[in-house]
Amino acid sequence: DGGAGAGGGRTGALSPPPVTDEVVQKIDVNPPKGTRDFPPEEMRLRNWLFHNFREVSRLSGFEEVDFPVLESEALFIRKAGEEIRDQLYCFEDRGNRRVALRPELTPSLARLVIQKGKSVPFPLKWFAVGQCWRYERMTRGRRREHYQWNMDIIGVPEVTAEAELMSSIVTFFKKVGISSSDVGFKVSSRKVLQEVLRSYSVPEILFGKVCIIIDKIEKIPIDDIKNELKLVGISEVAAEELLQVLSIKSLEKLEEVLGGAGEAISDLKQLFSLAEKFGYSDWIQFDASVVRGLAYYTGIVFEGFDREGKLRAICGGGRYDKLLSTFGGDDLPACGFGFGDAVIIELLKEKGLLPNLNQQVENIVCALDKNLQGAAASVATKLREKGQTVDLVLESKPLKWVFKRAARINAQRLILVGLSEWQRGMVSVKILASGEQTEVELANLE
Ligand SMILES: Nc1ccc(Br)nc1
Repeated sequence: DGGAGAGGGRTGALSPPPVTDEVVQKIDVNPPKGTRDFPPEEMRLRNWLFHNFREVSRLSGFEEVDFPVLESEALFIRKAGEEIRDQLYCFEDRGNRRVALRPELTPSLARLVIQKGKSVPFPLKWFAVGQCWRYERMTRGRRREHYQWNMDIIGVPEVTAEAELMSSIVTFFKKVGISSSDVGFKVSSRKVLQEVLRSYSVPEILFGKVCIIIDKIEKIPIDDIKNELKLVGISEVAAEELLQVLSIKSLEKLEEVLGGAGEAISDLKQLFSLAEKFGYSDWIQFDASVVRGLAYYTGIVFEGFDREGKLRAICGGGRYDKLLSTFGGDDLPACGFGFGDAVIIELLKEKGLLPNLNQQVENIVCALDKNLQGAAASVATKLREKGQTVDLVLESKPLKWVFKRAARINAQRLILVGLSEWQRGMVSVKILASGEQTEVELANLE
């Protein structure tokens, strides 16, 4: 129509747009800092890992859910001093909305539960496998994204829910060849902290902040812990008692200190008794120092650790009975865990348990003459319709090249489409492992 088209700006009705020999700046072909590509070999391992996550979740009767990677920033703004907040990958979008790449999945799950309200049958048993993000100064050279497997139970106040979740994780470990001599769970309850703080009349509002400080107990000097506790208003006496209690490693000792009347002890006793019944007692141990680094946990907390102590926590979780109400939803009991895709791979490498995953195809189909490319395509389609995997050679190649490719992709059979055979309604089939070669009628090819 001669108007100012997509080229824009030009005036002459029919003049072609100016040719600009635009020099394309050589782009960096690496993925953004802190992120990973998944080329085929890595993708096969990732798919294997996620398949095991999903299989275990399915075995336990959980339903898969997912949410946007991008969420309102408000979902993650908590004022307890968490690292996850400091490293939030957040920005303002073109609509001037404050948004964030999710650093974890639980708040999104809580949002969806509230959104669904009473339209979903409780208790909910949902799982997700999703990419989570953090914006960390690259000084530490750590990754900015990882995939997390989450399982959550919403609507069950009893510790049977936490016991069920740990049972699923144990099932996963066993499924990939990891035993209780390789990993264990440190288990505690935030009600331990709560009962100590209450005995010193510390306001409940400080609970989340104190937990976040205590979670750093093995990461920063003890004097810094005491100083941070003091800064949020915890007396030195209360801080001393807290740190004493956190060093307890047995339920009997804990009961001596706290007394037997509190919920912390009864929850933990019930959990350890259920673990016995589930059959994973030798996987778990009480450790009062476990508090986890998320402010919203309110009860049982646990983390999976490698017994050699070489790796960071493999997974972690716990009860978060107040999270939904902080989003304006009804108070609903909830518990769940997160299981990252990085440490587990390091552990499997350490234990020599990485699976051997090569590309596998059943057939490679090749036309021996370029005029038979169509015939080869019809053979490929016929096999594929029977559910057979086929790598179809798409251009005229020397046989040496075809054999080399067949070996590289671990093809089981080489199907050669040659003129004389084709004219007789036949193709040549070579079993690559044995070298046995036969002519097969097309009608009988399967
Ligand atoms: N929360 C979070 C997100 C991303 C990575 Br990597 N690690 C932790």
